[in-house]
Amino acid sequence: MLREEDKETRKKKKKKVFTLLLVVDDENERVLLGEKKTGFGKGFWNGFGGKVEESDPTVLAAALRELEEEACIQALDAKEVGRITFIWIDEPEKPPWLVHIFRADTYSGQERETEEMRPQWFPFDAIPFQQMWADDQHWYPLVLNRQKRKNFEGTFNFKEVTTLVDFELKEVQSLSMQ
Ligand SMILES: CNc1ncnc2c1ncn2[C@@H]1O[C@H](COP(=O)(O)OP(=O)(O)OP(=O)(O)O)[C@@H](O)[C@H]1O
Repeated sequence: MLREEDKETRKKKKKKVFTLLLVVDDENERVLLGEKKTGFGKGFWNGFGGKVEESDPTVLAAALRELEEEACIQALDAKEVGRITFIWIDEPEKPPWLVHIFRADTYSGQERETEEMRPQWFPFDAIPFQQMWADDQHWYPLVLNRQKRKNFEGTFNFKEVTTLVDFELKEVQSLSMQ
């Protein structure tokens, strides 16, 4: 277990940056997820996203690129709604991951299975959290229920890759500079 001061040090380390985008159909109260077919998180349902590359002009551009690569659709109104950090507490050499979370309500194109992801719509009340990363059940409600229009920031500490040890999550007026 990490001591409080160690957690603070780890949070400040240089992070690896990722995107994660949820396409939401509010009218029909459903969200588009993809079953990851390869690599890290294989077998889990997740939003669409990946590492931000040097060649991505912005983090938003990276999020749009990943959605297009993984589900073959183009988000038209993607907006950043949250930022979460993952800390791998039993892997001191592994940098923390910073994930920029986006929500899109409109898109063009037709979602289609790719080599990386199998897309499927899920009703808000039937999201398969048992087959998802353990952090998701905590922050998805903040993305799906946007009545309050607040953003959120959080840190999730994992061990043995998939075990969530503890976390902090808070709603904020605006996202902090990183
Ligand atoms: C630990 N708890 C977690 N909870 C929710 N989501 C998580 C996650 N940990 C990783 N993620 C997401 O999983 C994708 C991995 O991306 P990943 O496939 O590795 O990236 P990318 O496509 O660039 O890699 P390759 O090109 O295949 O190497 C990326 O959206 C990232 O945000």
